[in-house]
Amino acid sequence: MTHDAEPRPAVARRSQSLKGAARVPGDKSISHRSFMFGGLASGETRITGLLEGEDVMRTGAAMKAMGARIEKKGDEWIIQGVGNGCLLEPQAPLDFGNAGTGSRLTMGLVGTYDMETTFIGDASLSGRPMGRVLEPLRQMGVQVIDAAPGDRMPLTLRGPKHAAPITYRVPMASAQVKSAVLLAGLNTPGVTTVIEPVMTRDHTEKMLKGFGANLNVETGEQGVRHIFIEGQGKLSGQTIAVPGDPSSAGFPLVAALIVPGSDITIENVLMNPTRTGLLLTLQEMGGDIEVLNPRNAGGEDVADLRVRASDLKGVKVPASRAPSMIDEYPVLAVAAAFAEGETLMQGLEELRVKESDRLAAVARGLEANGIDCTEGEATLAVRGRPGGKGLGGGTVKTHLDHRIAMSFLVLGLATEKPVTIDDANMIVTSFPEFMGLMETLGADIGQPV
Ligand SMILES: O=C(O)C1=C[C@@H](OP(=O)(O)O)[C@@H](O)[C@H](O)C1
Ligand SMILES: C=C(OP(=O)(O)O)C(=O)O
Repeated sequence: MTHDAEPRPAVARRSQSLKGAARVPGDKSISHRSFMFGGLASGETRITGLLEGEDVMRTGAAMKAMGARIEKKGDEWIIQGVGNGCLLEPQAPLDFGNAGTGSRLTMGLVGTYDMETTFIGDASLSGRPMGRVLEPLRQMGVQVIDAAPGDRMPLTLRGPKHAAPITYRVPMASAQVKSAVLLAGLNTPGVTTVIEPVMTRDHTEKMLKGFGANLNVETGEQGVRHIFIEGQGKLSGQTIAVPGDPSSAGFPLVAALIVPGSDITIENVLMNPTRTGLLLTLQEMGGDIEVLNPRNAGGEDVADLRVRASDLKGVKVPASRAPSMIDEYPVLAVAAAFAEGETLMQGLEELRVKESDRLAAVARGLEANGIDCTEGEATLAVRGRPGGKGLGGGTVKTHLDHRIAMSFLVLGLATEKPVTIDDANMIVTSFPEFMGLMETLGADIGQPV
């Protein structure tokens, strides 16, 4: 998709009960890292189950521009990596489209190389703060030779002849910042240390170890993690099966809870404990979600989720849970709109710097559809109306944000009146199969008339 594609509105209408089984696409975080680490490691990496969303494809294109060979054969992606320390200077700016993860992790990956790399993206990505990654990179000797005001993209990095290892305490709960520093450490002599006061998704640590990096984690008092990575070691190609994305699973999951009579199964969902906050919260709200066939696949826990329509009640979601469900708050707010009583979500400051200001975008979208809510600085309170009577009828501004788009389409499946979103284009960044999958389950989503 080009950055200036015409907006494509969509509408969701109250649906019959959702039924059937479905598989959501591969996890986005693991897919980005599979392309990155496979492109960097020596030898061949083979990937199945990769998310072929636009964000991930941009990461693949960036790795190709820096020397990796990437092709698809049948269901498998096959990568010939360059070898750690051997990325080539890209001949043109790297365009990351809408992807925070792709751009921030790649800044870490290439920042310490003695070469120039320019990062560009769409209007949403160009508005997001990059200083959180540039700050530790500067400490390692990386020069930011050009950037838009406020350390934003477009920006150009120039690495030093020899990067300096650092010890860096991540100041906000961010797996992207943690990962960027660890990846910069890969091309730096000595040991780079990341201190993570609040644990975030650990895919970088687990996968780098799998690729052969010398990486160790010590967990101290109150769960503070010290992650040590020794630079300039060898990484070797791996075989990876990417499990289903729990963030994408959140959409059919909430839809089945709120559409009366529904009974669906979502298969092969990643159950890494750093990603299961939504599941836990929905279960606390009274959601009938059965975890079936729990198993281990390629080093990650996965399971099938059977979900039946449920009477939900409001709960208080503690701030400490935010890292394990950070991308799921928009769809949780939709579930809360049908719950008895108030749902209070706390610790939401990071939602302000996602593809949109998600806290504001969710609050405005709920209000436009008659749902009573209060937006605080870092909190959202939603007072639900079980049955959805009188709700809906609004048009939601999506602000180039895929999760806002999908969440509000889910809302419209159970409100009395239809819900329209101003643009469905961005859904392809993380869940290209969304419309088809929801339709297969029985959801009524289409073009506005
Ligand atoms: O590391 C990752 O793969 C991600 C980390 C999170 O971002 P932050 O690090 O900004 O919290 C999350 O919102 C994003 O969708 C994916
Ligand atoms: C925040 C998200 O992604 P990113 O930061 O990679 O753009 C998301 O997918 O919800």
